[in-house]
Amino acid sequence: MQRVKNVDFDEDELYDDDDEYGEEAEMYLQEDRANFAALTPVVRAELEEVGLQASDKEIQDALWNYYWDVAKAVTYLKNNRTPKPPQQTFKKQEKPKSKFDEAAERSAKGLDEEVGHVVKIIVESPSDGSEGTPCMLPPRDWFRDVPWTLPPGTQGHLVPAAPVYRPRLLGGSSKLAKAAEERGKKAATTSAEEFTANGASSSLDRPTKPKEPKENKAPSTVDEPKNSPMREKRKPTPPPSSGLAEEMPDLRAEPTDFARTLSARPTPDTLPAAMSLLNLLGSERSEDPFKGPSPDGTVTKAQNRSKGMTKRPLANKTQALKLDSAPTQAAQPKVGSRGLDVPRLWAEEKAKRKPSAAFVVIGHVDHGKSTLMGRLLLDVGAVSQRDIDKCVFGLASSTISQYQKQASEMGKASFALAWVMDTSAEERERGVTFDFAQHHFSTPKADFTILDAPGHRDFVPNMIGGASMADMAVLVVDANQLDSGMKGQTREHILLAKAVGLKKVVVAINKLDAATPPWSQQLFETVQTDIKTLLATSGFADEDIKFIPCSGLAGTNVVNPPKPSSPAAWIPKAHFTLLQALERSIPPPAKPTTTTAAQELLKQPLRMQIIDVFRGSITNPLSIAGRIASGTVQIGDVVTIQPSGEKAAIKALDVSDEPRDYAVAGQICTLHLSEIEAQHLRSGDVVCSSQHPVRVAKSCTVLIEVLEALLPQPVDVHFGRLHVPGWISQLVETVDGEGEQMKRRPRVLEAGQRARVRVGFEEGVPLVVGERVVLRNAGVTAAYGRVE
Ligand SMILES: Nc1nc2c(ncn2[C@@H]2O[C@H](COP(=O)(O)OP(=O)(O)OP(=O)(O)O)[C@@H](O)[C@H]2O)c(=O)[nH]1
Repeated sequence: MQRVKNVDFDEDELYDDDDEYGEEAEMYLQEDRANFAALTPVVRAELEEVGLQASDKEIQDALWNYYWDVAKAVTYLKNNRTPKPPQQTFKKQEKPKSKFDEAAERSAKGLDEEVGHVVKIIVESPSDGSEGTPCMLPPRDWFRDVPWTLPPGTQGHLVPAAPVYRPRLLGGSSKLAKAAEERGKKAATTSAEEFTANGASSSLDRPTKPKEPKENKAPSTVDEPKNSPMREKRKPTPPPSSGLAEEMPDLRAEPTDFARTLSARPTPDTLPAAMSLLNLLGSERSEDPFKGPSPDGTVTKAQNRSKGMTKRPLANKTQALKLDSAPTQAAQPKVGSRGLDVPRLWAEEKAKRKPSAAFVVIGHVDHGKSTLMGRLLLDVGAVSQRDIDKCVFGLASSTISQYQKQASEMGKASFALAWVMDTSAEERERGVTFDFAQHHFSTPKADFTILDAPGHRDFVPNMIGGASMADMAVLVVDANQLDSGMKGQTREHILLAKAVGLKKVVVAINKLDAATPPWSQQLFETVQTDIKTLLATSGFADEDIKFIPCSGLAGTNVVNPPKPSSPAAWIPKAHFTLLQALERSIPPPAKPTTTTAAQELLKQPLRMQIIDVFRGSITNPLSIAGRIASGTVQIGDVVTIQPSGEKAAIKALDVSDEPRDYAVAGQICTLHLSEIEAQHLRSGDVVCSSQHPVRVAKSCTVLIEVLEALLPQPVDVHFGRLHVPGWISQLVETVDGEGEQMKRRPRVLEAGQRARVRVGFEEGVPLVVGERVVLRNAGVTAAYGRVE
């Protein structure tokens, strides 16, 4: 098959043999096969209309690579078959011959007639096209009449350069390859827009606008005056003579105070005395040369003021250097604090509250996590069927032909439930979750927050961010694809769930509707045994695990148990529905008389890692979301953001999308901020109490469980949502189960060992003792532990 585009090759082929997409290529899903069966005749019919033929394989390749998009597949195949017009060759523009060229030509043709050391050359090129007058010249005069400014006919000119070739992703067979390409384009557009928006480009454009770009300009046709004066050659700089230095005035500036302080040379009497170190650090010396802003500083400050921004890291470092710098002025909240006694209120309202929990949905890519959560939200009534239909038909509304419309519906309809969770256009287009999504729902028994994590290995950092906010995990396993999951993210996600401290797991053995035979109890039991072993080796206790057979797409045993007449009738006899399992996994509420660890947490200083920074609404243009790790927060509080040290005021706050007056440890909340600029807030920063701000450190000691052999080496360090490059600077010791030293300064750490290591970071990181840490290396989780 002759290909216009190499659809067989893309960057995924650079992955290992056991790469999930490699395997997928071998085993199409039942749904894929159904799509092939339905769409192949459609594509063939379109091709036959224009008298073209293609084999089933070619059509299916095209459909696969264009995600069932009939129109794109047809266009691809048409292009592939239509003979290409002969490539346009640009006729090289005839360059007017120079006198040298003409002479060389004639010499080559043997026209030149050597007479002793005199050669006949053409010195004039008359405009009438007639041959110039031959004349005899001695060789030393050959170039006599060639002026510095060459006549127009012989001038060189710049021609537009050929566009720079940028390697692009080939084909379109990989979801990620396409996504990466899209992201690249989007980033380019955004940065271009930002560049224009902040005025940088406009200010650069202004002086150049009226001018035509020189490179694109054709050589001037207007003849320059023939006898244009020869440009005078610049005289060479005369060599320095020994006596000249004394005659010349000394143009050098006097050394600054700073330079003189550092210099060992004695200070001339005429100059002010050198500064002492105290002066440099800002004493009361009146003629302090560093007093007041520098000219550059004044300009930058004015520019930033006009844009309403200040540069955070610089401001911070400068403040740290200034010994006499005043403490950062506290943000003055427009909404005053009501001074609520939050721990007391929380305890009083306990009786009115339902139990609540946040669960992270984990598992290998495409095992049906988002679809299952979409189904759960639909069946508990948190979203309507109308909303879900809107997702599908909204997509198909702009389709051109009837075939296209059908294809879009067929190709995307199965993703409609997943779209409840995958809200970004890119995720919907690719059918892959990139970042974790949050949704709240309530049942008569409990309040839940779903954190739907991405399954693909490239998005593991986002999965860690989601898992670190959860109370428990829902592991989704495609019963028909157990092996791919075991090799891939089913295994890694289980380890990470353990690493971030989750104890309870509900395992949803999914897609049993697509099993052979459908709802095979035997298949369910085989998968259950394998997953149980994996969870046990990762340290999960048997009593903390619940197994649920289900189908998210069919909606069987998610909220509603199967009907007694269905092939899944064996389920209700031995298993809960997914919803029942979730409700039973929430820890029971403590007795009002006992002081729980959760209540103790409320009395500690506020700590909340920022998971997301966004524009909440017109009235709340700057909002952050996260889970409160300790302490409480209420409207009107002034909090500190670390590592920037900036202060912000809490203007309003929401818990489970409901406006509240306060929020406490354990709750996932949205804080609407004022008195702070967006650039001082990043995902991974920590919101903390202004009285007890969290420490910012460049290294820490971590007690780790080793999963992969480790040396002192670079590692990616994950603290929940924060992900920073770092390195293991020292293997301090290996320890036993009690944390007691076994071996001091080991040379290498092996999988299965516990050890204490020093970890360093390039930038200061807000650290809390006891915080969970994950160390990854080359995309693999190498260790996890806690900050000591
Ligand atoms: N037959 C069948 N197909 C399902 C079921 N659940 C999901 N699918 C299909 O599996 C594909 C992947 O579903 P998603 O929900 O996007 O999978 P995911 O695990 O969320 O994928 P990522 O978020 O990208 O990791 C879609 O085509 C779904 O329609 C199910 O219960 N039965």
